[in-house]
Amino acid sequence: MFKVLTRSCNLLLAQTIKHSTCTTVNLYSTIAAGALTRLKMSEEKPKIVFVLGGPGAGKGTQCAKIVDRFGFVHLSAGDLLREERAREGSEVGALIEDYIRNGKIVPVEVTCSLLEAAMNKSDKNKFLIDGFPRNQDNLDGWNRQMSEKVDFQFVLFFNCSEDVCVDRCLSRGKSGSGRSDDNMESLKKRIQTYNNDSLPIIKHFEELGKVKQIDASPSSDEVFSKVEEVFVQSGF
Ligand SMILES: Nc1ncnc2c1ncn2[C@@H]1O[C@H](COP(=O)(O)OP(=O)(O)OP(=O)(O)O)[C@@H](O)[C@H]1O
Ligand SMILES: O=c1ccn([C@@H]2O[C@H](COP(=O)(O)O)[C@@H](O)[C@H]2O)c(=O)[nH]1
Repeated sequence: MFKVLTRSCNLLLAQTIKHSTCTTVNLYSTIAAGALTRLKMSEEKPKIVFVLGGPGAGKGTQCAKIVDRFGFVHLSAGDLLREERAREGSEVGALIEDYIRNGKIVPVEVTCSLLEAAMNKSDKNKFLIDGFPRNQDNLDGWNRQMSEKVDFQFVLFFNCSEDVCVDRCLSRGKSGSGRSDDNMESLKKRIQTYNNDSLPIIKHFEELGKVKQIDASPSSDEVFSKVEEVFVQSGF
């Protein structure tokens, strides 16, 4: 089943890049149908928390703790893109690498289809979507394809100074992350993209009263104690 889904997903990704919006929507509907069937079968729509913050703010670190404590499934959009980039035969691998190295944001059709396929693969009903949506294209694409199928909870926003973010990413690079974007040149671009494209999305959710902001500068255990409060107060 998963192989079939992966193959379909690959086809979708390739065609998404090549074809018109209309074709994209049709193809996307085909892949989404599997997920929709699954969602219909379950009693409740899956609960979604978006996890946002600057590069290296500690989103992945905190998500791992939330998974342990609250039983969420962690879906990192960046990890899903890196997996797709590494997958043999991927028709969008080179495109993804170019976007990642240059700190640009991959077109939403690619990211959203990977997220939906990952949700569909899981039998759990609570998802942390880490590092997405990070621009208006992401948000619009998500709203078109997914917003009706999920029960959006809130944005968990890890606020962190640029200097701390840069230090953390450079240390991660030095400790052998193997990431092609944990270097100063890519980081400058990632931070620029974050300031120009991602902060307005966080502001949008803030205006809707949907942001839970956490200071991400202290130690990861201190940060998690605040995160824990947020989730408990939100009924998890
Ligand atoms: N509170 C913290 N204090 C010190 N170091 C931290 C803290 N949280 C995370 N780190 C470290 O900083 C680095 C980046 O953390 P992490 O990968 O969780 O960030 P991220 O926000 O997911 O990054 P990216 O957006 O680049 O994927 C890691 O090496 C991690 O161990
Ligand atoms: O929704 C997304 C998420 C990520 N990207 C690209 O991946 C890198 C790395 O993301 P991390 O969250 O830091 O792992 C990011 O700079 C983007 O280039 C994306 O395009 N869309």
